[in-house]
Amino acid sequence: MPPEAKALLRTSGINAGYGTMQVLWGVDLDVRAGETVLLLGANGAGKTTFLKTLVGLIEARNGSIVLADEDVTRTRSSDRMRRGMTYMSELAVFPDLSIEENILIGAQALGHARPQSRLEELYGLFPVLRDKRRDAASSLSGGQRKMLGIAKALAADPKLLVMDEPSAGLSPLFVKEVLRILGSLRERGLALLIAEQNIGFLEVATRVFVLEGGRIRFSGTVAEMADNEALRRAYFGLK
Ligand SMILES: Nc1ncnc2c1ncn2[C@@H]1O[C@H](COP(=O)(O)OP(=O)(O)OP(=O)(O)O)[C@@H](O)[C@H]1O
Repeated sequence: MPPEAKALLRTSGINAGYGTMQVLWGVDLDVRAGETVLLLGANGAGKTTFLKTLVGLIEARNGSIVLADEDVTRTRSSDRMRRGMTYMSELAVFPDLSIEENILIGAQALGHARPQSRLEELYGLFPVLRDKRRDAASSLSGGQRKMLGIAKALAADPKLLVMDEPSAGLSPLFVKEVLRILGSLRERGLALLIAEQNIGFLEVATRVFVLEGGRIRFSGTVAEMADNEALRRAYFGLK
């Protein structure tokens, strides 16, 4: 993708925090249409705080967030969702409803024109959810619930899916399955922004941002990251 390609999402100089504690310091990040961007950083680096600021769950103290050419810095979370940015969270799953009801809620939230056909598409991507579609979401395993969280977020047909540590708590086999699904979403042209500590996700990334102490320490392609000796040592454990 040419570097001058237009950004779907661009943040400039984002400062955010909790009470008197500032966590993010001037974070600049961009995601182009159809791109998979990985946000790497150690525990406490500020990844979750950044993603929540992005989707409107935490208010930015300074800076701007532009989504599809609109400044959304001061808009509600639901407005950002209508503009095509969805936050994946397995916490958004309703445990007492069936798997199918959960997905349909995700589709209807944004008035999807053909929720039934969207459902079939999603079952194609997540066969395990089709098999269990009439069961309560509470009967799913942790990994399957994560799949349902992704399916529910996708039901709204976003342009950009924002995910916070999709690998957390998953067995290596499930991590592989999540990577397979993300790869096929990428092929369908969906842009992804993924905060992770698991460098296995570099496999699906086009570009990487590294957050340290609430500041962007590096941004570039995966190959550029591998060329950086300090990052190679920190993230790949190599000399
Ligand atoms: N609700 C909160 N109130 C006060 N401080 C918070 C809150 N949430 C996070 N923090 C602090 O903000 C800093 C950044 O946390 P954040 O969760 O954004 O990091 P992270 O990179 O996502 O880490 P992890 O990988 O462990 O989830 C940490 O010092 C954390 O203690």
